[in-house]
Amino acid sequence: MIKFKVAVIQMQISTIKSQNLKKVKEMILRAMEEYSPQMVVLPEMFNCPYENKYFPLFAEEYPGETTNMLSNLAKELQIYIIGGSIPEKDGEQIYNTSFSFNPTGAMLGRHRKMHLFDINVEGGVSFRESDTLGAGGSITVIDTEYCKIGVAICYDMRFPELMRLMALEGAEVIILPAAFNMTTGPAHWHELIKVRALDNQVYFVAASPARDLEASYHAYGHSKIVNPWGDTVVAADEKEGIICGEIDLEFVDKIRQQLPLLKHRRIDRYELKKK
Ligand SMILES: O=C(O)CCC(=O)C(=O)O
Repeated sequence: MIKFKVAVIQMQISTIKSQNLKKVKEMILRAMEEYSPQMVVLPEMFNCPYENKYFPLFAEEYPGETTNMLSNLAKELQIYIIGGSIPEKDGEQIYNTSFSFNPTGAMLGRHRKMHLFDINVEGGVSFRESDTLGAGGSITVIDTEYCKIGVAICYDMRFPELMRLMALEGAEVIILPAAFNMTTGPAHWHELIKVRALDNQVYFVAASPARDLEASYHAYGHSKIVNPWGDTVVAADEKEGIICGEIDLEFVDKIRQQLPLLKHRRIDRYELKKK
């Protein structure tokens, strides 16, 4: 199969986990009714407010309430679910983790955010994920019946080496659950998505929570899908909603043949190595 549809759920996130789970289920069912997608993508920390104090309180081990729900939904609806991210507890450590499920409900991948969002922008956003979270150590490329897909989380996108390594491992699509903010969102979100799609010649799918000005962290929103030519396939505004776009793998081949960037790398002169 060379074409498939991906829906992105841009949901508002509350401080009550059960409400978030109820909402995500309702929105996935709505996405099925409206678009019949083969894959559904959720945003970063979709079951938990994006705030350090909530991560330990909302954290669950795998398998747990949230991952069981996603696995059951994937099986029931016969779809792939790229499960945004949740605070995952493993022993004493908590990770910002994205779990992916295939249409049989089996777990396809577990990406623990590799680059922790520890930043302090003067007059703007300040956050220290490392106060509560540990960093993942592995690059995640999952195998689907359509193609290989790289999965990373939010700040991970700022590291071109990681994105390139996923493309070199065969990813034709990169999926990024994210939660940019009102400082770096307007400044960098659209440009980063476009340039990562262009330099790796992939479809780039970025899923954000909806903006909630009542919440302590104001997500930027603007979930979108950009194609390997840098064109926007579909885009949301800042409000809650669902978008859906088509991934055309023949188009990836075409762009990679006509503009053979990956082949033109001077690997006789430089090298990017995974450790
Ligand atoms: O890179 C950025 O500007 C935002 C990153 C972020 O919000 C995150 O990693 O959760």
